[in-house]
Amino acid sequence: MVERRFPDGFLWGTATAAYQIEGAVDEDGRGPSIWDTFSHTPGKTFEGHTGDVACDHYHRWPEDVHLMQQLGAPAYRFSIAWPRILPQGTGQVNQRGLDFYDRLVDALLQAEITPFVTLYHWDLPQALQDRGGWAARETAEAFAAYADVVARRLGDRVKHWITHNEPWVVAFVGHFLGVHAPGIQDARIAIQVSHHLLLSHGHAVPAIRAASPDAQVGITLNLSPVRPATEAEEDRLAAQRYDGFLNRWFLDPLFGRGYPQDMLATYGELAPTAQTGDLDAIAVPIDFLGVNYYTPAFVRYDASVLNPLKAILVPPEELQAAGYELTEMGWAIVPDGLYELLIRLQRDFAPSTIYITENGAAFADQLEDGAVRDPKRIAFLHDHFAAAHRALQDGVPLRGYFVWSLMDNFEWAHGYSKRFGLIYIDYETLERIPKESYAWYSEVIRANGLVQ
Ligand SMILES: OC[C@@H]1[C@@H](O)[C@H](O)[C@@H](O)c2nc(CNc3ccccc3)cn21
Repeated sequence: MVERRFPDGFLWGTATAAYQIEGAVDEDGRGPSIWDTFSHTPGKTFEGHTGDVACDHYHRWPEDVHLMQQLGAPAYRFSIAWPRILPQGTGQVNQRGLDFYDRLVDALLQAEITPFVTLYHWDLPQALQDRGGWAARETAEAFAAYADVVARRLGDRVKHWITHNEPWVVAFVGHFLGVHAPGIQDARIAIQVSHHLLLSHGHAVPAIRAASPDAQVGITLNLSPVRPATEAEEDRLAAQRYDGFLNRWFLDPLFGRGYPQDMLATYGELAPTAQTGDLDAIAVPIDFLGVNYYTPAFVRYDASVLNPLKAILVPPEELQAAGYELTEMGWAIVPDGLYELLIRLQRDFAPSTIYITENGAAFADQLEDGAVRDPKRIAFLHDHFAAAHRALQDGVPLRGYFVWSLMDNFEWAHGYSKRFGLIYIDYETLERIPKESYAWYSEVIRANGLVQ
C-alpha cells in the first residue's frame, strides 16, 4: 500500500553530465574542454584520473538507454558537451557532435523517456578559456550562440532545457577555491564570472525559446539551507552572509531583484562590473527552477581578515562528532534540509515550478558476488523523497525529482573514487551492474510513491 503517493505525472528521473560519463574525448571532431586540460594537469585530480574514457557512454549509450527503460524512470537529465558541438567554442559547427545527441534524443523518446537537456555542465571549450573563459564578457555571447545551434537542431523534440548547472560551483570552486577547472584562485574574477554566467543564461533563454516552440526553460542552482553553528549573534550573522554568498547572489537577480545589497556591500570593490541592461536580461522569466540539494551549509563566524565573507563551513569531523551521519563526500545527511530549502524557496521566490534536478549520495559501494548492496543509498533516497513529499503537501510546486546519478561516473577532482550511481560501473570492464537501489527506485517509480 502506497503511504506517500506523489501527484500523477510526477517526473521521476536520473541525471548525468557529459564529461562525467561520455569518454571518447578525441572522437568525431570533439574539441578539448577545460576539464580535459585540468584533469591532465598533474596533481589536480585523484590519482590523475581523467574523463578520457569515463563510462564510455559515447559508445554504450544504447545499453544505458535500455537500463533507463528497465528502471522505468519517465525522465532523464543529461548535458550536452559544448566542445562536441563547437570544438573551438564559436564558429564552425561539428555536425557529428550534433548527430550523437540527435540519436540519443530519438532513442530516449522511443523509450518514452522525457529528455531534460543541460546546456552547460562545466566543460567549457578550451579555446574559449584561451580567450579569457567566463571572466570574459564575450563568452556569455558565445554561450547564447551555442544554445541557439543546439536548440535549432533538437528543439522540435527536446522541450525541457536547463541553461546552466550550478553557476556558484563554476564561479567559486573553479575560480576562487581553484579545485575545479580552470583552477583559478581569485575572488574578483570569481565574482565577475558569476555575473557573466548569469548574463549568458539571460541571453540564452530567448534563443532557446525562439528555436524550441513551447519549451520549458530553466536554470539549475546548487542551493542549501544555511544553519548557524551556534545561536551566537556572530554565527547567526555569518550564516546570513553565507546565505547571500551561496543562495541569494543567484536567486535574487534571476527573480528580478538585482544583486542583494548586503552582498554588494560585503564584496565592496570586488563587486562585478555590469552594463546597462544586464540585470534585465538575467531576470528573463523562466518556466522552472532546478534545485540541486545534497546537504545544508553549517556556518560559523570567521574573523580572518583574508575572508571578506567572515564565515566558514563547519568541518565534516565536527558534524560527525555532533551526531550527523556523513556520506563518502563528508556531507551530512539531513533530509529535513531539503524540506526546509523547498519551503524557503516557495516563501521567498515562489517559482512557478521546481524540479529537484540532483539529489543523491556517494557511499563505499562494494561489488560482492556480482551484486552491490547499498542500503545506505536506499535509506538516503527514501528519507529525501519523504521530505520532498512533505514539501509537496505544504504547497511547493514540485514537478519532478532526478536522482544523481544514473551510474557511477567521473566525480571531478575525486576522479572515480566516489560512487553516486544507481548502477555500479566496473571501470576495468566498463560493465554496468545495477545496485540494489536501482531496483528499489524502480519500485518507487512504479508505485509513484513510498510504500512505508
Ligand atoms: O558531487 C556530486 C555531483 C556532481 O557529480 C555533479 O556533476 C554536480 O552537479 C554536483 N553538484 C553538487 C553539489 N554542489 C557542489 C558543491 C561543491 C563542490 C562540488 C559540488 C554535487 N554534485
